[in-house]
Amino acid sequence: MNIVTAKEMYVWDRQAMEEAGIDGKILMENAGRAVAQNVEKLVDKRQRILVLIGAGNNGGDGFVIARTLLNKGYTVRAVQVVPDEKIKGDALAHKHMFLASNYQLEHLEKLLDLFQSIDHSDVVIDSMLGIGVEGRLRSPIDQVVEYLNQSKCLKIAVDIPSGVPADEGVTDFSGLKVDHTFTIAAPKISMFIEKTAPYFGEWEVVEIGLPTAKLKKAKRKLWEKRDVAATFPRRNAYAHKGVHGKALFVGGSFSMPGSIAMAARAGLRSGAGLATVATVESAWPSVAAHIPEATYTRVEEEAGSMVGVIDSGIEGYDAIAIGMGMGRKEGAEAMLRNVLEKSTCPVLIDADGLYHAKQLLDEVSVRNAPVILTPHPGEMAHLLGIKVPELLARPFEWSQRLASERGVYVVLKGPATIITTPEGTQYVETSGNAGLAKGGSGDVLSGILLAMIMQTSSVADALCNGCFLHGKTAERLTEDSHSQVDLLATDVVEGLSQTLRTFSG
Ligand SMILES: NC(=O)C1=CN([C@@H]2O[C@H](COP(=O)(O)OP(=O)(O)OC[C@H]3O[C@@H](n4cnc5c(N)ncnc54)[C@H](O)[C@@H]3O)[C@@H](O)[C@H]2O)[C@@H](O)CC1
Ligand SMILES: Nc1ncnc2c1ncn2[C@@H]1O[C@H](COP(=O)(O)OP(=O)(O)O)[C@@H](O)[C@H]1O
Ligand SMILES: [K+]
Repeated sequence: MNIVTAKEMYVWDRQAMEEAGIDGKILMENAGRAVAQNVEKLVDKRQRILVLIGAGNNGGDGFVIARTLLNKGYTVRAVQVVPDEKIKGDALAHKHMFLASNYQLEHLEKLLDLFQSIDHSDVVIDSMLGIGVEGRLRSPIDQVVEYLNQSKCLKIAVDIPSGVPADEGVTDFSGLKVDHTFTIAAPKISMFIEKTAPYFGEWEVVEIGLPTAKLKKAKRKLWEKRDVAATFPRRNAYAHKGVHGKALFVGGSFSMPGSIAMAARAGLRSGAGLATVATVESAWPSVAAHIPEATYTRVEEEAGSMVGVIDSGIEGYDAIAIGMGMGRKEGAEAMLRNVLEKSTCPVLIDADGLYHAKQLLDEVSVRNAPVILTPHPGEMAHLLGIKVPELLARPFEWSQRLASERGVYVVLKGPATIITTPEGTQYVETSGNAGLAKGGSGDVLSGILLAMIMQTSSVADALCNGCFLHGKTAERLTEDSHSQVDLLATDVVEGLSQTLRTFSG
């Protein structure tokens, strides 16, 4: 499913009308009916519904919703919150249909009266403003939104909650916080931005008859269950360990032996055929105790940190993950440089490896085999030389910039993980929960991703499926046997088995 900006939505809408000849009034009817149908699932006929209608086409949808629900016997009051002369075009046509159906339209005259109506309603449907919002909310909608944000009634937004921008990059706004959003035709980018996402509540896309083929080739896609089903690697009955990849995990230090152990174990649990861990001697015993299935390569150390490089055999691996617990000493940077230059397979860089990668972005750019960077927002901001809030305001744009300038895959981690390919295609993967907000979760993800890369022909599919496997495992564990408070990264590693049983062959 495509994720759109406001501009892309308007272009799609115009193409539907001008090229496909679909009347805008029909699209509005479809939109209003689709939203009304969903409202029926949430509301019963005894509940009092208030539909708030604004000036643009979002308001037009509101006229259709109010008429549809009234036709079906729901208790609905419709209030137009803007003056009559502001209602134009298709919205005006639907206003006429509403009035000609003999339904009553109220007008906002005194705010106090409207506040009283809100107090006497169980459900408020917000069709005041949609993706056409510009700047901060103006009077009287700002006051209505402020009052509604304090109200206990059930709030449902049409397309997007009033005041909330559809795109990334807008940080100065005031908006309505709703319980449910029924968004038209496609999810909007702001649903995946930290600052705006909480305004939408639970959201769902409603289909209104826009021709899918007219939407220009997707630049951003939501990674869904059906994508997982179509691309998740299947085990071949005649397989042997060599078929599923030989992975090298480089990292660990005396003070941080756990990260590399978790990554390698997660890699094996996710289907890697063979795993070798390259780590310092002082970390080796504890790592080996956790993964007897792995083999080991010793790396020279100084005061517990890596200083040596891997002398031989690095060409023999199918994929390498580097950085977990490797520390920030200069020697570790030399190791990363060595891996980037000598190996010919995909290299995934995480954690401390990303710290060193900042100095090695030119080496990264010239590599022929894929490089995958898996930063959390702090690491990504460091790589780009910007502040975290700046990154979080425009994560799609920054990811695209880094991926295309350096020719790398970027996995920007978070509640909505954004996966960007070197060509600039972006995927959003939303599984997981705050149980994963704990040390070690990223290490586990690295191991899963590396295993997926070795088992899938498309790196992008592998990364999306790996994030899905990680997030779904956390979701399942916090439903079945853990809470979001106690969940550990190692629980996720062991929980992979059960998740894999449900969807891999
Ligand atoms: N294919 C589509 O895209 C369809 C879109 N539809 C609806 O149309 C909406 C977009 O319609 P519009 O472009 O008319 O935009 P809006 O319905 O968001 O309204 C924009 C109007 O709101 C006012 N406004 C803008 N910023 C404001 C602010 N900060 N404070 C107060 N008032 C402000 C201005 O009068 C402006 O003309 C969508 O969100 C969706 O609900 C549907 O009608 C069906 C088809
Ligand atoms: N609140 C959250 N909701 C969903 N996923 C989360 C949340 N917090 C963290 N995660 C996931 O957990 C992982 C954390 O990675 P990272 O920050 O690198 O952890 P660490 O450095 O501790 O290993 C990422 O995959 C991220 O998407
Ligand atoms: K709205």
